[in-house]
Amino acid sequence: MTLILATTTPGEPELFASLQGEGASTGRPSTFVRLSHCNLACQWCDTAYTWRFEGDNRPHRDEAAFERKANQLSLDEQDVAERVAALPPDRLVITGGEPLLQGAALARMVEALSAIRPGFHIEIETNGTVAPHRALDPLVHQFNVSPKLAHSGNPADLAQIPERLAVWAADPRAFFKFVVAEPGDLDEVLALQQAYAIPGERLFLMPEGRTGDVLRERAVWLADICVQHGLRFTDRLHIHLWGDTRGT
Ligand SMILES: Nc1nc2[nH]cc(C(=O)O)c2c(=O)[nH]1
Ligand code: SF4
Ligand SMILES: [Mg+2]
Repeated sequence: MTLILATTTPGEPELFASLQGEGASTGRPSTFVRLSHCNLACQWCDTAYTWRFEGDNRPHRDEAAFERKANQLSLDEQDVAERVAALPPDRLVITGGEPLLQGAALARMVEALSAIRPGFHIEIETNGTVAPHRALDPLVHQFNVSPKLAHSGNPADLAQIPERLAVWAADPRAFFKFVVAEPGDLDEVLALQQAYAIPGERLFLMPEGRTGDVLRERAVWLADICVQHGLRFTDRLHIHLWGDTRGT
């Protein structure tokens, strides 16, 4: 059985060691596996090469269409596990796209990884709309849940699934990470925080931005909002260090 990964260049899987750049584990050395496919279409998505293939006309800021063959790679789960085990970090961040769309195969990959090299800390980046496969769920230590607000351009009934948000809010492994582009986006975050009783300790605000300049500019007012509302701030460390590039 296989996983469908994103690529850095055609034929090369996006599987790399780096520092976790966002959220509660920022700064921790981690290996990243980026899976292809997403069930949403955010107009500012910085990984549109995981979903916006030729023929997909959902709106995106760059209007880019990606060739599927150049941007996807099927790899055996055992192969993925071996590649992860061969890199130095003892933490794995699985991202996408929406990685929970491939939950059953991910569970087999994580099982294979723990057979090769036990003790990995497993973190999953998710848009929060998909329930983790029942075989995967107990293998995961941390979910970084990033529900999408109105400015993403997704219909609310696709982007925010009430039953799912309630389950994440009650799960101490789940850290929420809201992408904020303008101060006005805060109202929507506060309404969700209240509706689902999300503790401020598990709620991050992160500026939307694909350059250090934009992130720095937005961090100024976003930091102040975090102080006022008892929420956590997260930057995007990897963008400051390496820019908006694949495999970093
Ligand atoms: N270094 C680094 N940290 C990250 N944290 C979340 C990422 C993502 O794209 O989901 C990401 C990423 O792409 N790179
Ligand atoms: S949910 Fe994530 S991967 Fe999917 S379109 Fe939005 S930003 Fe991109
Ligand atoms: Mg990213």
